Amino acid sequence: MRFRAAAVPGVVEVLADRALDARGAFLRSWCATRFAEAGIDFAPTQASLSENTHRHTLRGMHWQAAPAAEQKLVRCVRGAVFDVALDLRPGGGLRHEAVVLSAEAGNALFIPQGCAHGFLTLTDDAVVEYLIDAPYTPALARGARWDDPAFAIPWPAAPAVIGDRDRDWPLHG
Ligand SMILES: Cc1cn([C@H]2C[C@H](O)[C@@H](COP(=O)(O)OP(=O)(O)O[C@H]3O[C@@H](C)C(=O)[C@@H](O)[C@H]3O)O2)c(=O)[nH]c1=O
Repeated sequence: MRFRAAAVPGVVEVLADRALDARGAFLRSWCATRFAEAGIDFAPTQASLSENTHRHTLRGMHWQAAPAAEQKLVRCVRGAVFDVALDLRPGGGLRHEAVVLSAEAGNALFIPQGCAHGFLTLTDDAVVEYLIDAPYTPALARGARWDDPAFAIPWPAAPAVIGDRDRDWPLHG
């Protein structure tokens, strides 16, 4: 397990070290000790799976407001996704970090509080796993438009599948 600090403060790509043998591979997907050593204060309390049937399905951009603001570790366990953390913190400049997460690479993205998160699937049947440190609180769910020009996120394709809520979030500001 290795860590790559992104340009957006607090956003970290977690890189896998796979142990390969004749049976397949083994990799550590989460480690309290290694995260603490890397200076990441994260104690997940929930794990969730997001199953996506079609390539170019878009979910995002989402966050939860205080007091249910969350941190999450996002991993693609089947297929691949274009994953985005967007800095909505004061002074954050609406900068983003975009990373292709794939089951093949075994990488993951850590999203701190104050950042919105979203992804576009790059394959059919992509499955995304989250580790999250705050309870799901629908009343505090917030969102922003994936294609807001103020964010200038370089999505690799337009969404073929998107929920009504995500299509209709207001533009920022
Ligand atoms: C997020 C979530 C949803 N649900 C339920 C509510 C609803 O019936 C169904 C689908 O919920 P949503 O439409 O909110 O799912 P989705 O749009 O996939 O929401 C997720 O999007 C990505 C981008 C994130 O970053 C996640 O934190 C989360 O916000 O699942 C839970 O029970 N627990 C949860 O933690």
